[in-house]
Amino acid sequence: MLGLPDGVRGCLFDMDGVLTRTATVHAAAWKSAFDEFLRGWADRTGNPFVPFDAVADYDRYVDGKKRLDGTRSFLAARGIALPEGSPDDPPDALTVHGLSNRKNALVQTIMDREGVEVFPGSVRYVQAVRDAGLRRAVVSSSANTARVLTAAGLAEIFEARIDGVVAQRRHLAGKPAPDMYLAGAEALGLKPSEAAVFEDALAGVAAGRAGRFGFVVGVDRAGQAEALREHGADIVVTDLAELLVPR
Ligand SMILES: O=P(O)(O)OC[C@H]1O[C@@H](O)[C@H](O)[C@@H](O)[C@@H]1O
Repeated sequence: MLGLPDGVRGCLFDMDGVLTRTATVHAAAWKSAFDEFLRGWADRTGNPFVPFDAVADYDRYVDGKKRLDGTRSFLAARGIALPEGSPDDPPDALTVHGLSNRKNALVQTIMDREGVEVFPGSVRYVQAVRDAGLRRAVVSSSANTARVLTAAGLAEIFEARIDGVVAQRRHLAGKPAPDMYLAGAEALGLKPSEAAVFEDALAGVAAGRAGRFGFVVGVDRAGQAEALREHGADIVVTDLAELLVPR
């Protein structure tokens, strides 16, 4: 009834774009932060201003990755090298940390203003997973995970949380490395082969494949089903509730 192979005893859910409609909030904040930076950079270097594409650049370079990794990966794609700076850099500092802090301030402003929406099909699915007696963890790169889960009313249903804050504390490599998902399985007392991964990001399904998990469900919120399969999804759905329908 859960659409999972026999032998799967627990589920590891990404959050942004899988449980909550917050991937678009992140994409908008990244666009705003990067575009302001790129405009200034174009003025400074005399090169044309090429804006951040909130779909193509987001999916390819920042979706699913830890905040600093997203900043580094997009800047590298544009051939821009900024100093790392330090975590308390102000949002206007021309450093990797400064730009990342700018993006985080924007995300938090949007979430405070608009609240957090869930995907109802995902909530139903997680409840069905709980009712079937399977273990449940959230594995998200976001350092805002606790706040988002609480705002969404989902904090209680998960038994473990591996997020951007935990990853930093425990020095876990970010997605597409499998380390955060492996930590999620371990927190639930499961072997990777006993856990299913649910992901909307290319970096996330790649982490599921790299960790040899029992099943990788790609959640296609952006018309990228083929790319999700290529990067590691065993199956692609557009809504988790599709898995509840007997096949
Ligand atoms: O900036 P945060 O809240 O720590 O989130 C980091 C990343 O978390 C991931 O879950 C999102 O897919 C990314 O878009 C986001 O940038």
